[in-house]
Parts: sequence; C-alpha cells; structure tokens
Amino acid sequence: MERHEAREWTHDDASGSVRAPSADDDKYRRGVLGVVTGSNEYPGAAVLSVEAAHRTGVGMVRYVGPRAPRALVLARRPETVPGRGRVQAWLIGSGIAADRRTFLLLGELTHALSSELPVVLDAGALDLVGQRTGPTVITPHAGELQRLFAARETTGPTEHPAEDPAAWATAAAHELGVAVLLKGAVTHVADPSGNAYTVTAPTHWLASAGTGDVLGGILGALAATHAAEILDDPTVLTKLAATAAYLHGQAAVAASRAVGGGPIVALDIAAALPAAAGGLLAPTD
Ligand SMILES: NC(=O)C1=CN([C@@H]2O[C@H](COP(=O)(O)OP(=O)(O)OC[C@H]3O[C@@H](n4cnc5c(N)ncnc54)[C@H](OP(=O)(O)O)[C@@H]3O)[C@@H](O)[C@H]2O)[C@@H](O)CC1
Ligand SMILES: Nc1ncnc2c1ncn2[C@@H]1O[C@H](COP(=O)(O)OP(=O)(O)O)[C@@H](O)[C@H]1O
Repeated sequence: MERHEAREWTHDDASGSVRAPSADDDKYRRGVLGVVTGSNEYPGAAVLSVEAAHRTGVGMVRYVGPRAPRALVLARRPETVPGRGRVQAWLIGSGIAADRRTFLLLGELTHALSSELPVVLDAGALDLVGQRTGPTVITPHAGELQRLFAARETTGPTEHPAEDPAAWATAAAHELGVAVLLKGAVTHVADPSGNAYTVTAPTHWLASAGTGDVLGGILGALAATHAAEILDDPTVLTKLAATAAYLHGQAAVAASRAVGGGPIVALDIAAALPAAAGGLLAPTD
C-alpha cells in the first residue's frame, strides 16, 4: 500500500471553507444537513451535534431521531426542523450504541446511507460503513477504529491505532474505501486517493465528553454547505474533514482563553464556533 507523508493542515488550507450567504441564497440553497444522532441512552450527543452544526453555519438542520433526544434538541435549538425531508448531506451515528439500535433508528441510518449524498459517519453507525452509497467520511476515535477492524476480522498495521495512528488512518481509508478522520490529540485524516493530513489540537482541554459529537456537527455543516463540490470530487470531503478538526481546535482554544486558559465543556466549543468560523470565511464576489 502506498503511504504518503501526512501534512499538517494550516489556517491557509482551512481558509475560505466557510461560506457566507449571498443575496441569491435562501435556507435551502445554503445547504440542509440531515442528522441522525442521539438515542435514549445518549440524548445529549444529539443536542451537541445539532448545536455545533447550527453554529458552524448551515441553512437548516433536520433532526431525525427518537422522541427523547428530539425533545432536547428542540428545547435547546428550536430552529431545528424535526423529521425527514430533503437534505444535502447527513451526519449519523454519534450518541448511538450499535448494539442497542431500535428497528426504527436502524431504518433512519440506512435511509441516510442509501441517499448517495455525502455522509459523516460516527460512533454507533460505523459498522454500517459498507452500506454507503455516497462520499463518506468516518470519524472514529482509536478505540472505535480498533473495534471496526476487529469486527471485520482485519488486521491493522499495529496492535492498537494509538501506536501508529497515521498508518491506521491510511489503512482504514484503503480497507473501507472512505475518508477517515481518526480523532486524538493529533487528528489524522486520510482518504483512498492517498491524501493524508494531520491536525494538531491547540489545547488538550478538548479531551472531555461530547467534544467528538461537536466535531461531527461541524463536519456535517461543512459537508452540507459544500455538497455539490463533494459529489463532483470526493477528496473535497477529506479536506473539509481536516478543516473541521482545525475549526474545532480553534473554537476550543478561544473558549478556553475566554476563561483564562481554564477548562471548557463541549457546548463552550459550540458557542465559540461562529467567531472561529468567521476567521475562515470564503471571499465574496
Ligand atoms: N453527552 C453524550 O451524550 C455523550 C455521548 N457519547 C456517545 O457515547 C457513545 C460511546 O462513546 P465512547 O467513546 O464514550 O465509548 P466507546 O466508543 O464505547 O469507547 C470505549 C472504549 O474505547 C476506548 N477508547 C475510547 N476513547 C478512546 C480514545 N480516544 N483513544 C483510544 N481508545 C479509546 C477505550 O478502551 P480502552 O482503551 O480503555 O481499552 C474505551 O473504554 C458514543 O455513541 C458517543 O457518541 C460520548 O460522545 C460522550 C458524550
Ligand atoms: N489529549 C487530547 N488533546 C487534544 N484533543 C483531544 C485529546 N483527546 C481527544 N481529543 C479530541 O477530543 C475529541 C474527543 O472525541 P471523542 O473521542 O469522540 O469523544 P466523545 O465521544 O466523548 O465526544 C476529538 O475531537 C479528539 O480529537
């Protein structure tokens, strides 16, 4: 397998990835993100992912999920539209336990995967990666990637992804035929075309529950607002994945600076996203 040296994704690389609406836009033209996240076990993940998507900038978020997380999502963010409808990209799996999926929830995940649209695939939907029909990026942490390989009875480059995350991200991209964003203090992004990027987190306060769910929302919003480009060239999704990790880090460090370098929680990152996204705006004509 060819192995390309991963390159650190910079501000210049990420710059221009956030699209401000123009006079010709409306909420649909800007991009609609469909979200299937959260469950009765982990309702908070739905709130975190939806909040982050709104805060990154998207025309609309449609939330499809069980009643309990749906109620929390709408209480926190009434801008969210519940139920199925036309979307440009999907975020699925965060806050879902693969072994506790209901028939209904599995149906929603499968519906998203069969759409031929860009999909961000996280946590409890990772095992469904083989059902993808559109450009797909998976966002596992090291433990999830190891489990995914074990379930496929595939041997990874080393015993555990944490030992050589760059090699694992590349191996997973080739094995699964999708873009891979492997989370950690250094996030490794790779795709089957040989693109490989690293994003070094600017703060370790990121290491807290729910920050990965926020990352999913960021990437989902970027995918929905760049869906046409991704469908034209799936490697755009790889670059947006690196940009999402970059934006996540910038928002986290800004949130921590605002409290004197102190601790932050996942929702603080979401709250800092608009200002961080403002630093990456695409030039307008
Ligand atoms: N507020 C909410 O609703 C929240 C909901 N959440 C939702 O919870 C669900 C479960 O996700 P989860 O990551 O907590 O557990 P799970 O995938 O079973 O992994 C467990 C094992 O994997 C390993 N491992 C874990 N992390 C690792 C790492 N970084 N690097 C390396 N290894 C790592 C570790 O095993 P060990 O290394 O200890 O052997 C650990 O014991 C998921 O749907 C998520 O979205 C969360 O987002 C939290 C906030
Ligand atoms: N030590 C660390 N330093 C900086 N960032 C980290 C560190 N550990 C984890 N992260 C980041 O925090 C996030 C954690 O995501 P994840 O493991 O999915 O947690 P959760 O499921 O609780 O949301 C990822 O974006 C990851 O890159």
